[in-house]
Amino acid sequence: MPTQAVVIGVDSSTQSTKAAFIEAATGRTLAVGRAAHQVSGDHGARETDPEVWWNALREAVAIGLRESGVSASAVTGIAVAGQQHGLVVLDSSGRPVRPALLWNDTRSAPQAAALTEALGGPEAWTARTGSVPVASMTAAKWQWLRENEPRAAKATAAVRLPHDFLTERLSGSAATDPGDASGTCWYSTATGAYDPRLLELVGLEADLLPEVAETGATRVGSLIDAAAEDLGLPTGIAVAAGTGDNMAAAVGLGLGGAGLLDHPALSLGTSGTVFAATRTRPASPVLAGFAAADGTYLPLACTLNCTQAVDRIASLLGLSRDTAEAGGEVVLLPYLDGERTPDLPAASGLLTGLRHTTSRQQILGAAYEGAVVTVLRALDEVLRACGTDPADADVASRPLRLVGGGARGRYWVETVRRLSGRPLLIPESDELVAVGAAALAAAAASGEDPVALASRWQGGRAAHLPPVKRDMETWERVSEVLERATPTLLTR
Ligand SMILES: Nc1ncnc2c1ncn2[C@@H]1O[C@H](COP(=O)(O)OP(=O)(O)O)[C@@H](O)[C@H]1O
Ligand SMILES: O=C(CO)[C@@H](O)[C@H](O)COP(=O)(O)O
Repeated sequence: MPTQAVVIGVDSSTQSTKAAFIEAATGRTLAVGRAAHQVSGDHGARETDPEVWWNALREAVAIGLRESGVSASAVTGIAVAGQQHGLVVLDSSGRPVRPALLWNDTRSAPQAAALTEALGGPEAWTARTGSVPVASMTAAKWQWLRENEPRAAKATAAVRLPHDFLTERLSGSAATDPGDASGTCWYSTATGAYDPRLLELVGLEADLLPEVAETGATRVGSLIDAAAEDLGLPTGIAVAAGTGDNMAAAVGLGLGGAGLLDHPALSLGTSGTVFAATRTRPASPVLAGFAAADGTYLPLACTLNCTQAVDRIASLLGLSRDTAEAGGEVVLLPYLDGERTPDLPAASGLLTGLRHTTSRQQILGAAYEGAVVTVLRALDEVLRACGTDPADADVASRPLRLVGGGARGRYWVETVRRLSGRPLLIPESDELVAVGAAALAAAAASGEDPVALASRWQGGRAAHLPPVKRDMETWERVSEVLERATPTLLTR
């Protein structure tokens, strides 16, 4: 049984909570507890009761404790990395006023457009916050709540992001970090503080918001009695500020601001994200110019439809996910949730190119292709906005790091490989977000730098897949359908 200090890294993502128990000295994963979430809503709505996340965290920690065989007294710290952007509204006793509006809830698209306009257009927003309001951003969700549920907005005594909500339950401290705060569109990556002009624009009092800690590894408090009792952990262990899930994945990979642009990461989860940590502050309307958890930056682009959308299509077709075949003439844009990149919140899925000879397996393959081309086009935009030409032979031959649940899927890996033509790095760890959160917890407990720590843990250790010839024919077919269909996809 391990007697070494152990830290817990929590990934509270859209579909589930994972709690990774990591030996602080070596980075060895002792166990990962998992518990699923319910997401409800249709026609653009996506909501989860924050209490579901707390209960899932309790369950995941209990499983992790049991499966690792670790004595609770060995645990020295905990940190949460959460799905970004969600709007959590609490009453004066810290209870949710209503379920959280999640990052993939697109009902706030009209509010996002109105906010963009109100400040003078996209550039005015990127200059201040690094990002332009789209439906995902917290500011657009708060505006939606004010306009559609004014009583709930009025009853709100505290506004939190998903990971802040959990951190506060753990530590009693109202705290967030620059990474997750940068996804609100009311935090300025230029000043490193909430932007009073933007708070005024959305009618939000600054004292409803959590304090922004210096980094995600800042110790914001200690585990309070009530949480310790709920989780079966010792009172007083370190609680780090934590961060957004994508920021934590960057930490887990052991990649600080230098060099990640050479090795961009692609996360295949409910969302498809591409990100590349930099030391220069990104400010381009085509990407989300987030802060990273460690004081650097994380230019990122995010699609709404990745693994969950493709799984849904597989189940509609009555197929298991690995039975797909190349789509051939079929093109399927799996925009079941609307889309964020490109910004088509009202879009729905689009299928074209069917023949008498088309098989279900090809339709499923086309869904993978549609999701992958969409996220790789987003990667090209991020690279261009960071001053790198994606068509440059040297850039195009650099490896992509695949993370998220889809990186475990044979057909996802094959499709990304075929449509990118790049070498791939598949990290050995299945749970890099949770590992990144664990590094933040260990850093909060010991004072070490979290990225250096995760590098020492070798979080980025990965299998290397050499490139295959890029399938430009499919790339161009999907891209052409997307471009031609855009006017139709702009409306419901
Ligand atoms: N072995 C696998 N093959 C293909 N896909 C997988 C596999 N395991 C998990 N997934 C996919 O991973 C997704 C969950 O990934 P995850 O990164 O945890 O998502 P999220 O962070 O959005 O909750 C599921 O939608 C599922 O489709
Ligand atoms: O909105 C974004 C990034 O801006 C998403 O990436 C969310 O952070 C949710 O992530 P997953 O649950 O798909 O990991």
